[in-house]
Amino acid sequence: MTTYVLTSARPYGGDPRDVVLRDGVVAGITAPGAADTAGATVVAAAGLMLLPGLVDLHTHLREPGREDAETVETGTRAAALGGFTAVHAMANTSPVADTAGVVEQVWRLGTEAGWCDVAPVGAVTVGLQGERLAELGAMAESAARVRVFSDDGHCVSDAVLMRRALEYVKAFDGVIAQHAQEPRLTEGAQMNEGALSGVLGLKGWPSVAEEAVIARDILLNAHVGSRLHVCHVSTRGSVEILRLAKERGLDVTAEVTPHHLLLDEQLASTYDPVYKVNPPLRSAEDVQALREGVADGTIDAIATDHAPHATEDKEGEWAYASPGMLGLETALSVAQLALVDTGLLDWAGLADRLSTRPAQIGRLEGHGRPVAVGEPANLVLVDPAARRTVDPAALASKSRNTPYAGRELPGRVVATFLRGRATVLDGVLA
Ligand SMILES: NC(=O)N[C@@H](CC(=O)O)C(=O)O
Ligand SMILES: [Zn+2]
Ligand SMILES: [Zn+2]
Repeated sequence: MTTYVLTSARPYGGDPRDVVLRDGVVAGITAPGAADTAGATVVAAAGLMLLPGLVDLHTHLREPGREDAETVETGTRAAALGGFTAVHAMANTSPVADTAGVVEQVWRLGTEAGWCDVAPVGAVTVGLQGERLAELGAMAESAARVRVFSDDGHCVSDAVLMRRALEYVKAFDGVIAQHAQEPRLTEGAQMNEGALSGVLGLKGWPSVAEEAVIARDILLNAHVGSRLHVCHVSTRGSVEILRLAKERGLDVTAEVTPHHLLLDEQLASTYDPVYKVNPPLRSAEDVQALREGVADGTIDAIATDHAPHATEDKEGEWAYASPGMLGLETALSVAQLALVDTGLLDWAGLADRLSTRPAQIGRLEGHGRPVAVGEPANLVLVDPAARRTVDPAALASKSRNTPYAGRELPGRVVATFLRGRATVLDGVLA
């Protein structure tokens, strides 16, 4: 196996160091110029940030069932190019990942592809129908070792089922990741509810439909003493509820997507369905509150909600388009733009929200570990000074529904290492 020496890299944006990767681990960290490069492949890393490999809590890989939109192979290529060394694959596939058989299939496809680790998410309820619990225990005990369970795309809105799910996963230290959306308050909803939805004539998705479920779940979870995670929070009110819960020491974690940290509802006025997503893009005030929530740690993780859709599902009239946007290949750039370049977070903070904490929430061993000698060499090298214009046709994802087409974004993933093996080098798949 190749030994790599990353010369003059800046771990967490700190002082330059030479970092040696050998036999799958970080074998040495020395002053610049002090590492032995004999027989090693040298990666010139002056000016580059070295971070733990990114971990996504929320990726849609679409396999099985919608291989025309994405496969485990194409989605994990996109993940590696985005700097990820592990992704959680959501359960809303066809068939739904609600049995040990399906989660093992997805896990195996990930292992065979080899671009990053794939941790399948198990469905909470059979067929995402919200009626009876799926075989959570069997999925936890399977080869896929599922720890995150979610009906994502659907809300577990039945309080009794939600309570049972929270109780059930305690046995194996699992977590319920809730797609917080009160279904009765969002029937036919198309965009954020507010003055603009009235002007555009699109049915509104009110903030309270998210916030009411989060508040209920926090209370339910406190009652049963389990682990609750909230998917893609999108409103100022959600941040305030989470902040209050954390002040009270309650065991709840939350994620926000890169797009909710950068884009706002004004984009709906284009009627271009590339901006249609669930939860919807919110107000500029919500965007600011979400950024502050990440900065002060109220929001634990940035998760992509990478949601590839085939062209025929994403083009045409807004009301009929599927919600969702690509995220894996632009997440780090968007996070840099929204949080680092604005001075809200430093690179160490970004590594915490994009790697350390998501790995902890998902209980992924070997990921989100410190950049330190003896640790698994799951790493990403980023050039923060680079700029690039997003070209949908150049993405590794099988789908093209990026909201950043033609936009210039800061930062570029130069290299990604999975247990010491380069999956990306010089910005291309290795
Ligand atoms: N985010 C989306 O708009 N869509 C997701 C489902 C989801 O995350 O709720 C999808 O599966 O396409
Ligand atoms: Zn969702
Ligand atoms: Zn999702």
